[in-house]
Amino acid sequence: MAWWLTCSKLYPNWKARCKHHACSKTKTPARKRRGFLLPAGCRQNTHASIMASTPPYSGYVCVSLKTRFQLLIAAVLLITSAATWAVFERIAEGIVEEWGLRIAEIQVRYDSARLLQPLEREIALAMQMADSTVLRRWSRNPRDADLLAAAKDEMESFRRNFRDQNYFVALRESGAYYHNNAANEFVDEPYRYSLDPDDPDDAWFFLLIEQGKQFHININPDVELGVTKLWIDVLMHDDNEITGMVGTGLELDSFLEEIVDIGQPGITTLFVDHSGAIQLHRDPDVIDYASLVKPEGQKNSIDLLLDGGEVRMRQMMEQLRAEHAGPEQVLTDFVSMDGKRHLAGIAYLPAIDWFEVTLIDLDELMPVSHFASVALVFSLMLLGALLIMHIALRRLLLNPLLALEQAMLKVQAGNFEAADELPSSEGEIGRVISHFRTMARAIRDNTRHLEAKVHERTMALDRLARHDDLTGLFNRRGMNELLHEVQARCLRDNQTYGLIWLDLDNFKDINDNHGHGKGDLALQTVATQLRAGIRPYDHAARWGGDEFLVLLNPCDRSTLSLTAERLREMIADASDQDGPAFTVSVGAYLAAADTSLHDVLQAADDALYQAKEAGRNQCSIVTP
Ligand SMILES: Nc1nc2c(ncn2[C@@H]2O[C@H](COP(=O)(O)OP(=O)(O)OP(=O)(O)O)[C@@H](O)[C@H]2O)c(=O)[nH]1
Repeated sequence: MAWWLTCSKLYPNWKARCKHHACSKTKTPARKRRGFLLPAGCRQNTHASIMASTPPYSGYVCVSLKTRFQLLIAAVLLITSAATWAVFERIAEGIVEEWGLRIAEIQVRYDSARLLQPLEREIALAMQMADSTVLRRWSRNPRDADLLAAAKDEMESFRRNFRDQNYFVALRESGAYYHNNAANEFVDEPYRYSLDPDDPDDAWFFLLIEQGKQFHININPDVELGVTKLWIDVLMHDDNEITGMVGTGLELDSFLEEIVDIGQPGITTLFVDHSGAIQLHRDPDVIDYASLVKPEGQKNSIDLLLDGGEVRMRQMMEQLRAEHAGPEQVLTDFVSMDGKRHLAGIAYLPAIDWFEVTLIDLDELMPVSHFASVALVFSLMLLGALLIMHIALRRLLLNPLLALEQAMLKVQAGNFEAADELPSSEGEIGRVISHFRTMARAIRDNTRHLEAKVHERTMALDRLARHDDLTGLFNRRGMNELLHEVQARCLRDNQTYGLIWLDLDNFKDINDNHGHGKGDLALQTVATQLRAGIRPYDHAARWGGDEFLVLLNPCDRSTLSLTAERLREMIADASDQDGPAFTVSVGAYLAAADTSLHDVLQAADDALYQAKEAGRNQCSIVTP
């Protein structure tokens, strides 16, 4: 439509000029020359003739086949590139996600193992300590000096074996809290203070005893000692009665550094307890310290880290606990953190009742842009393929078509040789060119034949127009032209010319008495005698009816009178031979070149009149 509007705008009268075919119906502009398309069924020559006579076509702006191919290829390139990029992005995302799932599973298992390895050893050691006979007996009689001394040795023995070389022992009955650290500061006096049931900072101890859990791990600041550690708490029993609690503390910073803060951008590792409270995280500020004694709702839980997918995270935690899954079983799903999509992997660590959570930012770990070089190579290959296609199209189709069109225009202008100059081509285009050559030759031969015929006919018509049908002599028109030519020549050469006017005497009587046929015969006899009686370069004509003119050039008085007399005699003699006898009266005039033809004819006619008046069958010669 836009095409039609453009063409119509530029050439509003186009429809009126090209109304012999379906163009106006289809609203498709015909192509006059390069860049214009002829609608199907539109005859080229008709268009060509119409368009050749319509100069406005030269300003007609239409899109050539070549340009349209280029636009088509550009469009194909754009669409294909966009589609390729979309598909590529989807595939790349799929690869990254699939790869991310594997990474998440591996990372979760790896982090779980790294945490459990040191912890399990410490827990086992703490359990051994809680099971120590020496300590259990002492816990019953804490004031017994011998038992205390043995207990001190036992505690020191365990302290040296703990990773961070510290221990604590808290007795239930007295609340006495014993501790020595890696610096061995309190070896002689391990009693540090007494736990107070009314002090919130000591609530953990009384709560754990109340819950009766065999062991517990939590991150807890020790206000009295001024340290924050990952504490392993194990209940001490004697005769099925809880007598106290033993354990050790692991230095949090080094623990976070070794286990949690793996220094890999895009990967966040954290551990949460069974309630979802964050226990280990590279950012100490988000750790939920002393989770044990905090009521639900006040904890720094994993929900606070996420801004999408919290429910799913809880579901996975419940599922793992319900299935009593081990650390090797990993669940994964997508959640949102800091407004970005993260892949979450989670495993349950039943040994410590914690969960290991790994959050992977796939965009940071493996951006899809890493695949851009692949897309670039693909796009370049696509571009190359389209370029090759374009070059092939130009070579195989557009260039031969262009050459064919130019040859058509030349043939249309009459240069038939242009068809033979067309370069050879193969396939369909080659066959079209071959047919066009044959057609051009046929048109050329036909045109030449027609031109010869026309020339022949023109000559015949020309002869008919200037000659008398009955006698074969020039007619009045022919003689008039000769008179003008001779007069002009005589004027140029300063010569005179002679004009003889002959008229049959009483010709009417011949017709009336002997028939019209005899009359015609008499006219032909006169013509024959005139042809025979003049010089080769003189002219004779039937002026009309029974009147004849003879034009003599060059001519003088003598030639004029001799010729006039000779002709009169020849005609008179010839009339006796076949048919009725007849004579002619002759008026002759020697004309000067500058006398008008009208006056010359009038003078010759006057001379003829005199001959008639003088009794007919005579010559009257007039000279100026
Ligand atoms: N057979 C024949 N007769 C013609 C032709 N053209 C004219 N005529 C006749 O020629 C005659 C001419 O007569 P006029 O010139 O008037 O007179 P005329 O009988 O010749 O007498 P004068 O000229 O006075 O001697 C007419 O009767 C015409 O019909 C023709 O082509 N064939």
